[in-house]
Amino acid sequence: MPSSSDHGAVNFDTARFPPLKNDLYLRAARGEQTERAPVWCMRQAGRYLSEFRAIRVENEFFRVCRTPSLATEVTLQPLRRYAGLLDAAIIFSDILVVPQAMGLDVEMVPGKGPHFPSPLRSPDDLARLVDRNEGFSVDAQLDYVYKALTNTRHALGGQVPLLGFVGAPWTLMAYMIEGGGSKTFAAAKTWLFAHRAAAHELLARLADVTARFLIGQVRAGAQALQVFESWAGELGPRDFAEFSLPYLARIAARVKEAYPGVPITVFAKGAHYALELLATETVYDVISLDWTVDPRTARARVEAALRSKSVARSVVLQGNLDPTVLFADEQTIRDRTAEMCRAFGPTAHIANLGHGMMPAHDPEHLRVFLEAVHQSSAELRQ
Ligand SMILES: Cc1c2[nH]c(c1CCC(=O)O)Cc1[nH]c(c(CCC(=O)O)c1C)Cc1[nH]c(c(CCC(=O)O)c1C)Cc1[nH]c(c(C)c1CCC(=O)O)C2
Repeated sequence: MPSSSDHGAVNFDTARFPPLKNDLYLRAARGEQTERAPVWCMRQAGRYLSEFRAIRVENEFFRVCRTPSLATEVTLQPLRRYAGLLDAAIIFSDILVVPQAMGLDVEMVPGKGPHFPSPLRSPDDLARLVDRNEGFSVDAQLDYVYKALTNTRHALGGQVPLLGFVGAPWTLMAYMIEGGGSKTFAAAKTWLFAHRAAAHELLARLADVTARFLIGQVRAGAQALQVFESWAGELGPRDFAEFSLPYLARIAARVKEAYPGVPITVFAKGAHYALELLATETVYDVISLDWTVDPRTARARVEAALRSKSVARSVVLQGNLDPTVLFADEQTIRDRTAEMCRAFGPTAHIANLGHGMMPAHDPEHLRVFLEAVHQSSAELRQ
């Protein structure tokens, strides 16, 4: 595995990366007509793959993220296993590298997920965050992600585009206050209603750091970007409009200002109510849908919203097979994938699951899904 950028200076000169051979994802994300739908999967690198578990036995989770040669290896594992079937690679990292960079400790507890030993308890704790300190630099803190991206972009050899990502402000804030996953998000939501000004301050600081981080990721080699608002569904429409949307919009606007040609996707999980706002009030090229949204309805709502607000831009939809369909038999997976492709229609679709791969998934069932997308989406276009 090439690991030339593990040590020493990183070469940020994009012209020196290998030429891209498969640009299906990039063309589709820009709204161009493609011969079939591109396909990739959230969490395509992960514990459902034995080759990933083998690396993890020897290496703690964040060590993998922080070691460019390991991050590259793990990013490439699904590309190797599903040779010719995936149309994008997503850099191996985590959304929680941003709270770490802002000064909070985060551990990945096996079988439990992320754990913050000292989460934010009250607005006074904002003083513990280092992002407003003199000399703080997002780029310096997260340079290891940039090195991983640069190294991976070289190692990919132009097979498929490389995606960078961040967690969105509300989702990161929820982790930083809850200290991990949560059933009710009572602590984080208490800030929204009882400490509203502090909540907005934190969200704004997170938007600033994540926007800078995305821009740095492009400089380091990312060819497209995705913003994960995984806990959008915990907010109703009223609070999404106040606490999520403005920050999502700000991030996309800042990235577009720096890199107008780099496609950017938003995945606001559970925010079916927000489709119109995401289409008309932000500049995300792609809106990723979870499986609770019917693709035909989503398409009609997005198109109607763009028309009624006279917004002249195209919005591509991504998604959205229920990941648990991969627990079904192969014929069911094929049937449900064909149905999904028909529901999205023959244009402006990037195929994906409605959320990430799960540790219990059979890797061969993912192959069935990928092959079915290739076949069904090509048939639709004939
Ligand atoms: C909410 C969130 C997190 N991380 C992420 C999100 C947003 C997407 C989503 O909604 O799922 C994003 C993420 N996390 C990971 C990636 C890598 C790229 C990829 O998608 O393949 C990406 C894009 C690796 C990971 N991040 C994590 C793993 C598994 C941990 C391990 O290897 O032990 C992987 C492969 C750990 C993680 N990281 C996080 C959780 C909740 C967990 C534990 C859940 C679990 O155990 O599956 C936070």
